Amino acid sequence: MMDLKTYGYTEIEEIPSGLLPGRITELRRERFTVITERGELTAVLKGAFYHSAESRGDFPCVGDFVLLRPNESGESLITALLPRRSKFSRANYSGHAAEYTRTVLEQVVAANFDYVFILSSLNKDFNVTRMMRYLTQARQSGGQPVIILTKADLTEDYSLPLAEVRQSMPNVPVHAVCSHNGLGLNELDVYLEPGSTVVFLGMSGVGKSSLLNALMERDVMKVSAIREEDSRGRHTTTHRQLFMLPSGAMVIDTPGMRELGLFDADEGISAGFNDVEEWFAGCRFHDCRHESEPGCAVLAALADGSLPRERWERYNSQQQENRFVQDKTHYLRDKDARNQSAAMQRKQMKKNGGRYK
Ligand SMILES: Nc1nc2c(ncn2[C@@H]2O[C@H](COP(=O)(O)OP(=O)(O)OP(=O)(O)O)[C@@H](O)[C@H]2O)c(=O)[nH]1
Ligand SMILES: [Zn+2]
Repeated sequence: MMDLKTYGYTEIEEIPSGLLPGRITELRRERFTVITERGELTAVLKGAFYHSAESRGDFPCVGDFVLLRPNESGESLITALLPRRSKFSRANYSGHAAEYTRTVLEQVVAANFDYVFILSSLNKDFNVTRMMRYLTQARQSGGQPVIILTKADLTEDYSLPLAEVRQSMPNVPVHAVCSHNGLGLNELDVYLEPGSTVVFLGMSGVGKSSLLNALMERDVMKVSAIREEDSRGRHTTTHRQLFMLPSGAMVIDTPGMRELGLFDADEGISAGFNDVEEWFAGCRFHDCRHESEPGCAVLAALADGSLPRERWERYNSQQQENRFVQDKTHYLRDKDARNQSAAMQRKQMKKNGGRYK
């Protein structure tokens, strides 16, 4: 019998009889792969999740600990989501017209990780401001941030960028590594303790896959051993989302987690609104809300037309969405729309008895 503690499980409450705790290692459409003490099981969500969940954020995701009613010969049933100690979410625009993005749904893309590795490469893309933006995201997630400077082989001397990071983010550990020649990787051992879980955050191309491979490759035998346990008989081709490293630590790598890093975090909301924000300095009260306050420079500028109303409204509507949503709006909205129409097509095809119409 496998001990779920290997997967970072800490017993929090008594498990009702007939139920089994497990950790979600993979999620495809509505189908979950859950590792339990009895091995890997395939599971679906109990209907109540769809009816009573207050938001999509209450839906289990990779890394979550759940309770399930096991069924070794078919689909097990996930009956409860156990409390999370950390999470990353993205906004999901499914089912929402562009004008209603204020009601975006939260979609959790990774849960219960201990460390957030913020990856940034030491090549020409090196950018401390961007790292600090990721740091804010990491801190909000509940995980402990660690800065990883990748591709150390590409610079002759990385002591300068290393010092720059230490000065800008004094309380955050920072390490320079090279996934190709292994330099610095042993410094990461302290985070990769058995049972601990890590997620990677960073722009596309910083070397997330390479680092994952480097950390996995130390003991390939163990990787294939994990696949052997797979009761569903899937072997090498499966793209896992929760990887067990030879060290006993885990790395969560979901498509949603990668999306978080896709966006250049340098793009802020107020960028491009300097002309609007300049007026704030003229308000009588420093905490002016620019609604009805006396001596409000914005209201005055709106009244005499020096600040076009349309411009002001645009600024406001942008402010209302949080920065996280802002950075990702267009990309995700398009993507969700595509997914949705694909899902509708499949549904339609089912209705037509397997034919496209
Ligand atoms: N020189 C050098 N190149 C590296 C290193 N790590 C990664 N690379 C290269 O950087 C490129 C991108 O690496 P990936 O590991 O695919 O980056 P990623 O972050 O997974 O990228 P996405 O899958 O797009 O998110 C590849 O060409 C790698 O060979 C390194 O340590 N040194
Ligand atoms: Zn004002």
